[in-house]
Amino acid sequence: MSDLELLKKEAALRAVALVENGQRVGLGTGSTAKYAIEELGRKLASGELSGVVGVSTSEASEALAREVGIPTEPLDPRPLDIAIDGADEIAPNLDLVKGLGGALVREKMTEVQAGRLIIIADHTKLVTRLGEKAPLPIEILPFGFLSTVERLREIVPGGRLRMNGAQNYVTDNGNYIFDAQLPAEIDPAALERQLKGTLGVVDTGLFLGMAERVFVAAPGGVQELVR
Ligand SMILES: O=C[C@H](O)[C@H](O)[C@H](O)COP(=O)(O)O
Repeated sequence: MSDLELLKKEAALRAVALVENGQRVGLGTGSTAKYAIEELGRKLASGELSGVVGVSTSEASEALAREVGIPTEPLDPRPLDIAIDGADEIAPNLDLVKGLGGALVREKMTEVQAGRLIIIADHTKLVTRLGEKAPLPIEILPFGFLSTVERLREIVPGGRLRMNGAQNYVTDNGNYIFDAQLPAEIDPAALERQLKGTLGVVDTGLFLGMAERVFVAAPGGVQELVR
């Protein structure tokens, strides 16, 4: 395992240390969240934790949770105590871009119900403004998707439909993703309102005002950022 992977794992361990017995936990998606799911499974198997139930944010996380022995339930209206997930960009105020792994809608639906959203990521995800390094994933309905893309291009001129080889990339929800290149000057909250008001858009990878803290895997060790 590379040094950075070891640090990502350490960041995940710090996040899982916040989980308490009997809690309902949102299980994130991606290469960093994977370490958190494995650690949660390990703690349940060893008896360090008990009574924890997971709510998965993707089919991949659900499969991993089952593999490591975490009991899971589908999302329902009850609140979650905590959710642990990765991110693609983290702004200084802990606003996030998520969804490069395609799980943005289930992640947002799950994490908005969590009392605490804990993010784990390596230091390359820190940015001074959202859109600086990564595109903004926007999940759109397959029906009339070219019309939706045209509407989106009027709002964010740069970007393209995500592909999986020669086919359109398909999310766990059966939808497509438009990866938008954000201009330098954006008001994230205004953009979110505008994008979500666009016909054919399901949701965006903007997670604004949601993260409580971030454990950042950096060469000098894991740093903790708090909103
Ligand atoms: O859709 C995917 C999620 O938002 C991931 O949490 C995000 O892409 C970060 O993934 P990773 O930890 O693999 O960089």
